Amino acid sequence: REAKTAKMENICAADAQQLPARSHLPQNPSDTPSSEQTASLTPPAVTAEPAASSASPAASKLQLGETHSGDRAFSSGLSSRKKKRRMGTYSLVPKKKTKVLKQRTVLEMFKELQQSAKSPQTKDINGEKVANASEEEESEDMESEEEERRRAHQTSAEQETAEPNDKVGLEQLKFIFRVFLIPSVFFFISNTSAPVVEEAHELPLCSCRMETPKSREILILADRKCMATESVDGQLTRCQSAVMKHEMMRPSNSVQLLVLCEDHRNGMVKHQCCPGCGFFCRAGTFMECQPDVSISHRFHRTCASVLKGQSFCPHCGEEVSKAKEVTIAKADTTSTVPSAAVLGSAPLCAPEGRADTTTGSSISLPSAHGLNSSAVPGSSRSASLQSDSRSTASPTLLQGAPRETLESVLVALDTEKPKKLRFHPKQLYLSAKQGELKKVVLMLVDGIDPNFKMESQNKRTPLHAAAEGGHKDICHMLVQSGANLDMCDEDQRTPLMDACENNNMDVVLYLLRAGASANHKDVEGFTCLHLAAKSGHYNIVQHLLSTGLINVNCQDDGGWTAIIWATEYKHADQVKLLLSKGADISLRDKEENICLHWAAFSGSVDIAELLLNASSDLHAVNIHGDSPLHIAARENRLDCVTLFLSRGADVFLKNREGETPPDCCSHNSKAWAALDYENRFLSVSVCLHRDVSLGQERVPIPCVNSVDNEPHPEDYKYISENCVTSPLNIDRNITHLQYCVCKEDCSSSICMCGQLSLRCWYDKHGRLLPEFCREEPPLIFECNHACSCWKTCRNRVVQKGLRTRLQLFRTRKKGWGVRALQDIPKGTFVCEYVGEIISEAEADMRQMDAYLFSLDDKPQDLYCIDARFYGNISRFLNHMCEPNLFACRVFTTHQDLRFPHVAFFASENIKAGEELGFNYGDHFWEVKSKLFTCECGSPKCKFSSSAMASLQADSTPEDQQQPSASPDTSSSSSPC
Ligand SMILES: C[S@@+](CC[C@H](N)C(=O)[O-])C[C@H]1O[C@@H](n2cnc3c(N)ncnc32)[C@H](O)[C@@H]1O
Repeated sequence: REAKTAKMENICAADAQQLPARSHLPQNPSDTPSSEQTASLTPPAVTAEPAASSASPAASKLQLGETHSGDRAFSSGLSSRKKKRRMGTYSLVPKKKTKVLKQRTVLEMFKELQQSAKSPQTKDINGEKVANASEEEESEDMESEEEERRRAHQTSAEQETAEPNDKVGLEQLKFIFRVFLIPSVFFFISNTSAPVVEEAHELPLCSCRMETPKSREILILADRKCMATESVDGQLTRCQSAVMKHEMMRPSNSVQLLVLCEDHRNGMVKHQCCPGCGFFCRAGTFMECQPDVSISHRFHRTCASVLKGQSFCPHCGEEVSKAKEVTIAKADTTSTVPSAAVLGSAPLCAPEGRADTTTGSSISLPSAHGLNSSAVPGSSRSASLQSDSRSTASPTLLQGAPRETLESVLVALDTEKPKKLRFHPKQLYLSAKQGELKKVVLMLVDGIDPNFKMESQNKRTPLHAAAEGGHKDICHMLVQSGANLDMCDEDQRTPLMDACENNNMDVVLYLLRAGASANHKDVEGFTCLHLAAKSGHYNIVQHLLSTGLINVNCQDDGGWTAIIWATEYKHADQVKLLLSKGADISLRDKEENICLHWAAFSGSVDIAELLLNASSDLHAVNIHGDSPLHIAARENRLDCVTLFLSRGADVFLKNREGETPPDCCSHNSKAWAALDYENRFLSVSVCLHRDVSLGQERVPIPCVNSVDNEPHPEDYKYISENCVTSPLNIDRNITHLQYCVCKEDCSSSICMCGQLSLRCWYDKHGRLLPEFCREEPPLIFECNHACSCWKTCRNRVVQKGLRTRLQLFRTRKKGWGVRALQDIPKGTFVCEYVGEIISEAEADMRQMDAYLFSLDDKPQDLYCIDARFYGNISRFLNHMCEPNLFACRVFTTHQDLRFPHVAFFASENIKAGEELGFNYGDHFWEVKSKLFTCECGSPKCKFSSSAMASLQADSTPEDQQQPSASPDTSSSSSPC
């Protein structure tokens, strides 16, 4: 196989150092199992021909047809361009369609090569013919070969008619991928189950001419020293010279990747490293296969590739019998190949601006690659050879049939390419951007530098363009042609970053698997993760994090993490994802903002809540002394202001300018209005506790005291749901529940499920309907777990718990009290009277009765709620003769009528700052008025000292022995 590009090989080897990036692929036919196909697309091979022409009959023949003035300049620096242009000399090769068509397809040749490796005619190492494979096997092979040809024929024919445009069809793509494949990217078409590729694995896989992108890890491991090992008759020596170029190489895919010094890189491309063991053969005794006068392949005898009992050169697959044993006394990096053969070497590829003879649009790629629909199935190798005038003319090409077939493919490729249109390297960038695969391939074949930088486009490369455009196939072509995966543009952005920013998942997956750096930072310190998080590309973020390569808390130059970017751009899902992946929300940016500051800035209340629930510090301040509340106030983010206030944010915190949050906003703004409420009710208060519920409620309940020195109450345990201290045997049998069969939302006031129905007393805001009787409130049955409706149904209010912002405050004459920190519309559920459910008998035994609430309106009530030892905020609600709350009995998860929830609803519109209270009932005052009088302050107070005095004055002596009955007979709101 190698000899097919014999001249090219030498040229390539010599030029590889100047053009290392291009040594990836198409240049080296031995790079892949399908190397002859690869080479068929490779400019160097084409270029090699005119280079050799000066010394060969074939060359003189070529010169006859072309009179390029640059023919003399072979050895000058310009020679490359001149000689490259001479690719046109192939126009001398008969161009008749029939001629070309008679040549075998690349696929056929590849199959032939496979066949030749397996052939029963193949000689063993001693030159003896080995035993024939079974006839059956042979016939199968032939059949499959025929089948392959037929398929290729059909496919190509179909595509020629079906796809005249630049879009390359699936089959063509598969073909291209197979052709360009190298083992390292084998995954790329693993699902194509291409039989050709599978077979190719059996052949040697020399990769001496390939580079793999640099790996920081390996470089560090190697201490930036050459990893080459010289083997001299079994004695190993490590080189350890300094490494100049960090891209890795290896002689085959069976040995580890190495960073090498320049000397060993030279040796590697000259096939001086044994693909079997990975050691260099530059001294001592080793085998040398010389498929062409200009090439030598070194390997150890024991490292020869063995296939079906035969041994082959692990570089090119040539039979070992043709190799000779060489002994070199001391390390010698020079090839044993006669130096004359190197003369006339043509450069590997064309530099920028090189002439291009393709149009890309007028020809079909498969044809160019020999997959022409008219290819004659079964055309023999010899026939093909004979059809190739240059092959017969050039003795160097006659050494093995596969070599000639490769030449013929080159002819086919070149012959079918129109010569008139020429591409500038910029076109590669543009075509990569447009997704013009065919053009890209042809330009790469013609040697346009895949790393060409577009000056006008921020020095971006074609790979940037393809990655940005989401053209994975083009990325693959470019990478295989030597495009540097991590090439940076002027902003230090890599192609992977462009793919991430543009949500091109396929390309991201491809580039990462090909080895692109995931942690690279651009000029602003952005990483791929930052870009994807900022742009809201959830899947990309998810994938990047799943690789384990990414630091989720990586900060850019502004100190911003991915979660800060996601927060600022309001990508709540990503924030959740990043939180779940360990994002640190306490990290500070360069101005010492934390993530919550950014949530406030953008007004992302959902994200702010997520962050607060993840224990974000509400009182963190940045270098300006601003808290998140300052920011939310300044940006007039009412939702965030409200949220922060409900979580106990400090309204009086001053920043470095001496501004409190209300000072930061306009006095017309909603944020200011919200903050002003706080101001009014907190300005002279001392905040004793941020949340007396200790986080048990959905909203915190701060405690303030502006009256005396009493600390916040601690003589009870805050609970958010009723508790028991002795068994009560509440009936929780689900089959005893009334339920509704609404499928979604009990949106009608009367649930019309048609079966057992639950009367819904709530409007769409969750407030009691106007017709709800406040004087004699009915029992409320909320939807429950036996219902068919959703949790979001309207008939579920009390069971959702406290949602109103309340404050525990010190009153002047009633001890502690509760007030609203927000406006509360009439009918709103405010809070539930929560405490310990005890029996009447138990209640009678308890000394303290100030916190007892009867659960029944009958005189012989059986159970009470005592909030003395266990209770919630309701235990601090004081009596009001003109109450703004009233109590209802509500059933939620059970319907045992003995144990209702006691829920307080607003009996009127309540303004923020107003104290909340309910009517304790006459019975309470009948007992307690002997001890103290009502301090509710209402002009209609019935139990104040003055009211009591006048009552006593008006009453008879008998009456005075018994406190008067209250006109308020509300039974539902009567503490024991
Ligand atoms: C359920 S507690 C209310 C919270 C109580 N203020 C505290 O500091 O714990 C009931 C007690 O509060 C006081 N109280 C409630 N309402 C009152 C009123 N209108 N006038 C005077 N005292 C009242 C009485 O001491 C009563 O026994």
